[in-house]
Amino acid sequence: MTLKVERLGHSTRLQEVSFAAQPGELVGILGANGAGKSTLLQLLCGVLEPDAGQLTYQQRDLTQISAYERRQLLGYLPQTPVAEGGIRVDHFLQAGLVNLHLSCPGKELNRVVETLQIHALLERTLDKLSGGEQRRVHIARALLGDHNWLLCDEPTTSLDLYYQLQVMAVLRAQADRGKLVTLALHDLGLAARYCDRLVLIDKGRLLAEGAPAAVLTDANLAQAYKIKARWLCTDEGVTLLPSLLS
Ligand SMILES: Nc1ncnc2c1ncn2[C@@H]1O[C@H](COP(=O)(O)OP(=O)(O)OP(=O)(O)O)[C@@H](O)[C@H]1O
Repeated sequence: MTLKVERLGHSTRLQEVSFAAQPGELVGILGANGAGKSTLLQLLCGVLEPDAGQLTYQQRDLTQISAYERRQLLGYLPQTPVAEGGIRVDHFLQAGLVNLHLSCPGKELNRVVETLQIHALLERTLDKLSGGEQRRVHIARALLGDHNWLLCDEPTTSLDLYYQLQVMAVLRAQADRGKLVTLALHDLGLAARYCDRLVLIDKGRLLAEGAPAAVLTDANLAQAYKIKARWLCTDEGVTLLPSLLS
């Protein structure tokens, strides 16, 4: 058992969410706006301290170690990264290497630049990039260090369709290499297609968790999102076509 989340909670924002996840799994955290997805990821990575529950990763009680130490264990992509102003992209990524103490930091930087296809952005300043370009740079920074656990809060936000699929394929590949990847998502089609397991939160409470087909049921979609959805099976895999409840 790599990650065990037991009755994790934070005052009014999240109550009693429990689930477990293994290395090699891509775990999608789902729920409507305000459900508690970002709160859950912030509790997992140490940005927020829980006021209830247990959080164990690789037999370590994460609630007992510092947020700084926890961040050495994992890569984190926040929903809204802190604005870095006029810093150049290559300098921004180099700053992300500082606390990682790697033997070949340049090689690691090249790896994430290659993975996110951001060569052309390196000499530009972060605040002059488009929203999607900035998102890809922030994802690259979260991948620095090749951590065994990645936490991504809505990684596909602002990305065009090519990069949505490219980023999901990158995260899928990380899981296939034995990493644990936990990510908040709004796109149920991407969740059904790429994730091994889903955690569905409704108003701060766990509504369902398990394989996509077991979680994305008519009843759960109606309760969590007030929608219904048709499953489509194609040669490319499964996806969902959502629509409003009539
Ligand atoms: N800094 C904060 N202080 C107090 N309440 C907050 C804060 N941030 C979020 N909340 C509240 O906590 C609840 C959960 O918010 P959270 O950001 O986790 O939702 P989310 O599922 O990530 O939503 P979204 O899909 O809109 O990003 C919401 O009711 C929200 O209003």
